[in-house]
Amino acid sequence: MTPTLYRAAFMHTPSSPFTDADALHIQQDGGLLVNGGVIVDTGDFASMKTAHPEAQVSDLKGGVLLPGFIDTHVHYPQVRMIGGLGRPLLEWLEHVTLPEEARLQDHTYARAVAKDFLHGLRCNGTTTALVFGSHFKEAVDIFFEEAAGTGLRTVAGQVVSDRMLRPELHTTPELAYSEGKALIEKWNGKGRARYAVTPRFSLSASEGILDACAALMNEYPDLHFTSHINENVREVQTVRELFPGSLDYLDTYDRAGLLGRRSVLAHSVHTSGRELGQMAAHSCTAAHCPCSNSALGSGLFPLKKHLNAGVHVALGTDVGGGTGFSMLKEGLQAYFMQQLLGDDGVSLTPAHLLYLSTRAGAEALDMHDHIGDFSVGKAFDAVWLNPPEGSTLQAILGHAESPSETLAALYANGTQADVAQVWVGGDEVYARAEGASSSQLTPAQRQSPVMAS
Ligand SMILES: O=c1[nH]c(=O)c2nc[nH]c2[nH]1
Ligand SMILES: [Zn+2]
Repeated sequence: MTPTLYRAAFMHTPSSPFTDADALHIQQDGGLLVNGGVIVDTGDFASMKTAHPEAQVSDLKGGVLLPGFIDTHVHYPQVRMIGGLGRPLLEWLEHVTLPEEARLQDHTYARAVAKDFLHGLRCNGTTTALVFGSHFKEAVDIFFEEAAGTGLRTVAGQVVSDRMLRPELHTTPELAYSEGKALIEKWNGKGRARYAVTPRFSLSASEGILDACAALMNEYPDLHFTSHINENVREVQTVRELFPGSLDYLDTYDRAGLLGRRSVLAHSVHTSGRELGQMAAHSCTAAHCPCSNSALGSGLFPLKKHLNAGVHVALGTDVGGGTGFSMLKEGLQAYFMQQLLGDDGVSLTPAHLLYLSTRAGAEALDMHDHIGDFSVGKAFDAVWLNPPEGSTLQAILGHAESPSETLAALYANGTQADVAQVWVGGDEVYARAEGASSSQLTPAQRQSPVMAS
């Protein structure tokens, strides 16, 4: 197979900027040699071209290439109700979300929603997602089928609950186990699909349901686990009342034996010191969803407390509590919220935002040996951000004086319109309909994408 040499300005974070001051790696005129979907060599373009004269060059000059975004918390059934503003979590669930989730009982509807959802991910440059599925087994099956057709990497599962939602969304521990087992047997490890055991949240899950989830996790040790935690003060209070024998919210999952290296807990806004200590001890991840936390008025995520406790943090859009699929917007909102926290916040640099939306997600999913950055040996999962000709972002990038400014501008201004092309494992999974991209300019017309020269 002839390898492809992608010529691009690229940036990535092979390590964490929270612990490594030199985490941001930059190539202004770089070359990424990809063979069989895997990055086999990297460097500056000129030396890569000399070393690999046989490679076919794909010229991505005119934008910035980043590792594909990794969304660690996003709900498939909620794509069509993004924007239900004005209600706190429990009211929003009752009046906006759960009625829509009930509609996925209809298979035709579920398939159309799955298509909308997957399109939303890939046209925003998200290449891997930890997806909250549907309460209906068939709708989850349909989701995995559609996801396989797109080439995206998905970790997803059937959502299970047995109280306090709507009757049609409730199951039993026996069914939760048997339906989950069937889906796991069919989809876990098939192509780019992985399975996540997914009780909705302890508020809607009895101990029996949590035990059924644990039975699946014990039977299939490579599974992922995801749920919600400590998002909203009323929710936290209700969980306390429902589980009088548990120390706190985290303990409801911990007692069931659900926590481990592949556990991702969404929100974690009102988490106690004890809980943070236990999350770190279990190597869990907190999926921070800043747009959702803002839209639902859930609170300001205590990032500093998580980092000080040693809890790994990644980013999630939480569509449809969140306001869209863009991980650029999510990164910017994370930055805003830390700014608003003043001395209690963490001053996030553009490198932090890139890490949180790429490599941190790969670590959360225990896939960092395979995806999350552009190191040799990683899959070529990438998003090419190339602002349309005449756009404000193009003007800003043309005058950026450092790569860090370029990256900041991408997070501050970038949208779906700037996503030109997306690959997963070397396969193109999205290409913008062209007509406006600066890639159409002659080489002489192009400006340096990373810094104005
Ligand atoms: O943001 C959220 N979205 C949901 O769908 C949900 N369900 C329980 N808790 C939740 N939080
Ligand atoms: Zn959620």
